[in-house]
Amino acid sequence: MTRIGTPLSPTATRVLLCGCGELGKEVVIELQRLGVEVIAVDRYANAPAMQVAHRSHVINMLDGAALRAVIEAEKPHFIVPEIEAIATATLVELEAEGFTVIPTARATSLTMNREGIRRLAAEELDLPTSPYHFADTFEDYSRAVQDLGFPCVVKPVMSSSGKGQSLLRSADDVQTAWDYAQEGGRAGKGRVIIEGFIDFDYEITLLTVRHVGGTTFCAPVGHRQEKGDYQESWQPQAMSPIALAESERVAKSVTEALGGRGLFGVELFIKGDQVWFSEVSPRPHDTGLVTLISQDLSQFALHARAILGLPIPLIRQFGPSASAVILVQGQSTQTAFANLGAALSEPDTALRLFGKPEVNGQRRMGVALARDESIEAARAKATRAATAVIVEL
Ligand SMILES: Nc1ncnc2c1ncn2[C@@H]1O[C@H](COP(=O)(O)OP(=O)(O)OP(=O)(O)O)[C@@H](O)[C@H]1O
Ligand SMILES: NCC(=O)N[C@@H]1O[C@H](COP(=O)([O-])[O-])[C@@H](O)[C@H]1O
Ligand SMILES: [Mg+2]
Repeated sequence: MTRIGTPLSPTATRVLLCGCGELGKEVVIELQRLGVEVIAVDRYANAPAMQVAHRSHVINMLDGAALRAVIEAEKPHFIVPEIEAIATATLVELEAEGFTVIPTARATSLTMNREGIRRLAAEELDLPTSPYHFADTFEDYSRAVQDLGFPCVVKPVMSSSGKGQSLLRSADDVQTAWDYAQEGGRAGKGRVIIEGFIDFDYEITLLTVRHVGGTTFCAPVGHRQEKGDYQESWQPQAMSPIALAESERVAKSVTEALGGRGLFGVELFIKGDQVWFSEVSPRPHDTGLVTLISQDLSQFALHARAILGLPIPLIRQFGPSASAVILVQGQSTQTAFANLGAALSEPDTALRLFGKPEVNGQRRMGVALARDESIEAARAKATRAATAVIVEL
């Protein structure tokens, strides 16, 4: 039986979020709606989720001692990782000492490194994936590329949002791709994965929630990526019944193996009725931002309910919906967003401006959302809204 106390009192139900970007911000808002006390932690001040939490701490989350100190001081009932780059070995220790990590410390540690989750999915669970090799040296990497042939994809084992990722089309790309992977990994130089290229018809994120009543799938989210980073997403993605059933089988298998409670974003490639597992986030997914307009319970609301042990009897999907990202390029600590009247002039549109305190290069700073009669119309409307926004640096 779940009870929630009074925030900032001895009865409070405390959640500590590790990572405070746009995804965490929406999770915090959902937790706040349920009267949860929220502590936000990230590597920089005024991160989006910090702006809506009860209090916050700025630490290097890859520093196990710093992470442990904050968690021991705050004594949260639930530790909720929001990004991959966390000292997951410390989370494993803290879990053994009695803390609850969402979904599980093992899930965060397996998914922090592409090798952990890939070997689990392909070698233990026997799920279909692209062919792959891991390499630590240029020589091993070159051999792997030769074995897989062109095109193939190389990624640092520890990276996200496409950082350090390249598509190799010919021998001309081998050196540049290696150099970029060595720069782009979040933990600096190191191991890479080389994957055979999957010539998919489309790709989806199957948002899968493990909650007290079992496992529930959202309608599939289709998306379009550029250089490994999401540009737009939509729901529902049309799929053959066989491909959908196979996607749910794969998602069930991998989320069951990771265990715990919470929302997962299972990334899948689809060609005809064939499905390949790509990777999984044991937390809300960027492409799942579309659920802010497409479902009564967004992926963030679902995560909050699952964490707290609340029931999820039904997820109502509202019909064709889409999201389009607002990317900002340049340098500023006072970005402003103008022409919002035009951006929101059409019915069934919405905006999220994340309130990120700084841009230095390219950064996702907001997202436009839309619903319409068809996926094509919803995508076009979301893109119109996103491009209407004028960014002032
Ligand atoms: N083996 C592959 N074959 C074909 N396309 C691929 C392959 N691997 C990755 N991609 C493309 O690159 C995108 C990003 O890859 P991946 O999800 O592994 O990167 P990421 O850095 O983890 O991104 P994110 O953090 O946004 O999930 C995929 O969604 C897909 O469009
Ligand atoms: N694909 C993972 C993803 O989208 N993660 C989201 O982006 C934030 C980091 O943004 P930043 O790089 O702008 O700080 C993370 O905190 C999370 O919300
Ligand atoms: Mg991905």
